[in-house]
Amino acid sequence: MLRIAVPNKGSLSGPAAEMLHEAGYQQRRESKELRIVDPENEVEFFYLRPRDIALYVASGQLDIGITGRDLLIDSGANAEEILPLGFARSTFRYATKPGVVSSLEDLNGVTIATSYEGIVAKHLADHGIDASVVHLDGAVETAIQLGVAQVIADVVETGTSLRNAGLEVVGEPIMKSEAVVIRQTGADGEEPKVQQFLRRLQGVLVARTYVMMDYDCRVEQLEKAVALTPGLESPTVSPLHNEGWVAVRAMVPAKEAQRIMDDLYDIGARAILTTAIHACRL
Ligand SMILES: Nc1ncnc2c1ncn2[C@@H]1O[C@H](COP(=O)(O)OP(=O)(O)OP(=O)(O)O)[C@@H](O)[C@H]1O
Ligand SMILES: O=P(O)(O)OC[C@H]1O[C@H](OP(=O)(O)OP(=O)(O)O)[C@H](O)[C@@H]1O
Ligand SMILES: [Mg+2]
Repeated sequence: MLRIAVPNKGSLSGPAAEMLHEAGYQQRRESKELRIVDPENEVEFFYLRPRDIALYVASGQLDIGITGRDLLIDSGANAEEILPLGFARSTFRYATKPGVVSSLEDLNGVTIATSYEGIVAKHLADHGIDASVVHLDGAVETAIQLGVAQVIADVVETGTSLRNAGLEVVGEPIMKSEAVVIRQTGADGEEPKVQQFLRRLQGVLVARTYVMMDYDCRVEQLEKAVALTPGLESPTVSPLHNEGWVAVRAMVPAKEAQRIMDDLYDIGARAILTTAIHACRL
């Protein structure tokens, strides 16, 4: 049975459960459940604190985990990222009151509050900066107002939390994060159960980012049309009963679908349809 760690709380938990559900796995019915077994898929899910997941996976007790890239790196655990999942996207940045710090060098001698000491300590060491780091569990933005630190290093998504606290970012992002699938560093990558799990999640990612496009076009326009919709391998082209016309079917990125439909129409394609992809194995 494949043993998988899933975030039980916070920003990662809802979208992770949703993705697993879309991939056909049974998920817990209520948020107090700490472990469920999905016998049909031979998978056991453990609902753990996101921050602890890398440690469990590194220990080898669990085969796979879903966590944030920032949490994985911060933990320093012996685990590695094997598949980015595209949700819980964020940056990790320094921030302070306007006018206090203008460049990284100005961080010398200041106190920096953060929940991600591992990332911050390494970043400071890599840049030869000598600053003190104070660990806080959360709501780090308030540390400056309350005098615990002059600078914070925290997760930034929309920037609303920083603005509300009257803070502005310093320098470039320390890192970019998103939810990722992790496993113990160097674990057997060919393990069929692991491969099947990854294929299912990849299928969800593809279903979320692509749509299926169908249209009819004249044979003379086919090469131009196919250049607009190359598909993943190559589009399917079938003859139509009306001579001189073909039907074309290809996957296209959902974000570009409307533009592609306009361009196809302009070169004479007609009956252009898009349909959602429900699930997929590439
Ligand atoms: N506002 C946000 N937008 C996107 N991702 C976020 C946001 N806040 C946290 N994350 C991501 O969620 C993960 C942290 O999860 P964690 O559960 O520890 O914190 P949280 O989501 O802030 O929850 P809480 O603070 O309520 O416990 C990290 O990977 C982080 O990058
Ligand atoms: O840039 P934004 O869109 O405002 O998002 C970033 C904020 O979201 C998270 O906070 P959360 O609400 O989880 O509280 P926490 O600080 O206690 O973790 C994170 O720690 C930031 O504070
Ligand atoms: Mg938080």
